[in-house]
Amino acid sequence: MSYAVKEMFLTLQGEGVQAGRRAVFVRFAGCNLWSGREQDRARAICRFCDTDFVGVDGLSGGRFADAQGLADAAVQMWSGGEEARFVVLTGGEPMLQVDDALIDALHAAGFFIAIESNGTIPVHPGIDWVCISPKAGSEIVQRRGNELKLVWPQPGSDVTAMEGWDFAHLLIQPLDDANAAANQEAAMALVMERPRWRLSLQTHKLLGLR
Ligand SMILES: C[S@@+](CC[C@H](N)C(=O)[O-])C[C@H]1O[C@@H](n2cnc3c(N)ncnc32)[C@H](O)[C@@H]1O
Ligand SMILES: Nc1nc2[nH]cc(C(=O)O)c2c(=O)[nH]1
Ligand code: SF4
Ligand SMILES: [Mg+2]
Repeated sequence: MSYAVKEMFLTLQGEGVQAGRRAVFVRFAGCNLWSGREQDRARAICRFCDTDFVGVDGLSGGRFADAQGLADAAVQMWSGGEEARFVVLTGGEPMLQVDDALIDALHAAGFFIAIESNGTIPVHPGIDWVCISPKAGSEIVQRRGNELKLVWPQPGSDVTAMEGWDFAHLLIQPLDDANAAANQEAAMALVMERPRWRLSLQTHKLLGLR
């Protein structure tokens, strides 16, 4: 299979339990919950997306003809030794494109593979770290993984039901929009009420990283 990649970059993982780790991000083009066009945002299932995932025109983006080519590009982007190689597959919705060949090629290159997914498509079983971020109004089929990262506030989310899903870590991430300060307060209040949850900040934004 070929892969449409919006952009690829080396940074620190900004969010979740793996925050602070040196990471290659592979941002796949396209999502099943929003077209990515501003004129469609108001009627999309997911309306708060902070990311441009349309096309393959970002820095180090492109169409990769095969898994080996994409894994080679990730190794080049890592630009370090063979130790602790860490890749984050995101998007857009990465599970629209991730397949056996890509997981095998990235593992052969020595990567620990993390994914950021909206949970509407079962994630590939070979992935080493699964982060699911549910969106109200979508059906979540992937109810197990390493971390559940709920953007907050999200009217229509059943937090109690999510506590029954099979995740090692439950995270609340303040919605980054025009009401960011109030959203942070709401997220902190939820953690104070439900101590199984903890706060995830988008630290890359605080630090001025990508
Ligand atoms: C851009 S999404 C791509 C991966 C996948 N489609 C998903 O939604 O999980 C990456 C992460 O950013 C989060 N996110 C997107 N927009 C956000 C916003 N405005 N504020 C806070 N987090 C946001 C998503 O919930 C997800 O955890
Ligand atoms: N530094 C950094 N960390 C991130 N963690 C999840 C991100 C994403 O957009 O999936 C992201 C991102 O875009 N940048
Ligand atoms: S599901 Fe993820 S990539 Fe798709 S629109 Fe929502 S936040 Fe953005
Ligand atoms: Mg992001």
